[in-house]
Amino acid sequence: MSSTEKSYVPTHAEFVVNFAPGEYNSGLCTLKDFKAGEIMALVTGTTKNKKTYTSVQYGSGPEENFEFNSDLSYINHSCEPNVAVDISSNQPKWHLRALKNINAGEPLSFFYPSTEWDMTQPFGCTCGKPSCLGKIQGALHISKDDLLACQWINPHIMQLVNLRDARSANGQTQQ
Ligand SMILES: C[S@@+](CC[C@H](N)C(=O)[O-])C[C@H]1O[C@@H](n2cnc3c(N)ncnc32)[C@H](O)[C@@H]1O
Repeated sequence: MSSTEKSYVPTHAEFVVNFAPGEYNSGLCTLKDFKAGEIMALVTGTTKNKKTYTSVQYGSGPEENFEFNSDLSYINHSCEPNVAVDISSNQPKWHLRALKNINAGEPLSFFYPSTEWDMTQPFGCTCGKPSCLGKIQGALHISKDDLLACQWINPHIMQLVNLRDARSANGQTQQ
């Protein structure tokens, strides 16, 4: 990511990046309260990109990825997230939605496999939640039951899950 703590200019008045020493230890926090179900921000200013550790997959094709180009890139993953990245509608309606009541000062998190099928940079999750899945590498590696237990999974991911499971039931290997 291009921003450093010294040169940091927030992109969203409601959010702030909490910079932490070390690689990938920073995250985004909210400066205001949100109620469950509330739209927290529209996702604007994105650009299409190849798959990277900051990109978000918006369709079933592996080349369908965008970059937030904003502080939203600092939202970490949690296995019990407080935010949905909802890209189920057309682009102008892409948004972040509160999955629960969120208080000012809380870190924001979304469930990365809700957008990502097969991640370019898997990692060992440190969310520490009871339902933590451990290694996070995309929905390809998660059972349909585990995904259905999540509060929000985007339709392109459920489409790929159904295809994977149908192929596997027919004895075909995953591409
Ligand atoms: C899009 S970046 C998020 C911001 C990142 N934490 C930073 O400081 O630049 C995604 C990367 O953050 C780290 N990350 C995000 N959520 C994590 C989690 N729950 N546990 C461990 N690492 C996480 C991983 O290294 C992941 O590849």
